[in-house]
Amino acid sequence: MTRFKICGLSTPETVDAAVSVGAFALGFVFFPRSPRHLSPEQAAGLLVRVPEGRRRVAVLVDADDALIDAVLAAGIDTLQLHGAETPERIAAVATRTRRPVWRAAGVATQADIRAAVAAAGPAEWLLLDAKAPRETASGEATLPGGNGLAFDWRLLQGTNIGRPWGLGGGLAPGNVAEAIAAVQPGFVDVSSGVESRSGVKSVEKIKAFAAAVMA
Ligand SMILES: O=C(O)c1ccccc1N[C@@H]1O[C@H](COP(=O)(O)O)[C@@H](O)[C@H]1O
Repeated sequence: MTRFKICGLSTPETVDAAVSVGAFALGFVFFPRSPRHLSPEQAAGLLVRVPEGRRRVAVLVDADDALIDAVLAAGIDTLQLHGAETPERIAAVATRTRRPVWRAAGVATQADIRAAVAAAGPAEWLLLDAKAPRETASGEATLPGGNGLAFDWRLLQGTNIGRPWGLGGGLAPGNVAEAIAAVQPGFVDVSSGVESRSGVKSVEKIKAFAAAVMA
């Protein structure tokens, strides 16, 4: 079965739901502009609910060492770098923390995929997400991820990534089975697609997503 990560969790009920449906990884966002943003202190109260054997993933955007140390102290065990981190920065974070680091990269073209593979450094997983639009219709800057947007998965067909990779961006209970069948990622990652509104996770949608992955 394809592994799945539920990302942007912020309540005990939805953490428990992600655990009980079998998510291999649970994601917590530490990025103030996100509607899913948590402080390390808030996250600590949720992370104690995650049993051994599941990944506790921090989603970070160009985080400094102080924030990285704070999330690790809160109970995070895996660092998902979702900003403009260079391969050198990815390597430095991995070396300094001795924790698994995942590299998330935005994709709109095949050139983006090649660039993402080349720049992933020592990342344990490369997470391919949709490239974020530059700004919303009202002129606000968008988030680097968590926008509920998919890229054209056909860009991946016939492409040898050559390293462990996962698929994110715009996945939901209604399309995740199609995505898995189309490109066979090592894992799938969802945030907006299991929400009832922006930043609010739905237990029912988490269950539906897991059922669709397992089907
Ligand atoms: O979820 C966020 O708010 C977020 C903020 C900043 C960087 C990344 C973020 N989320 C990541 O984006 C993917 C895709 O999200 P979606 O399913 O399209 O909404 C998500 O899985 C997170 O890893």
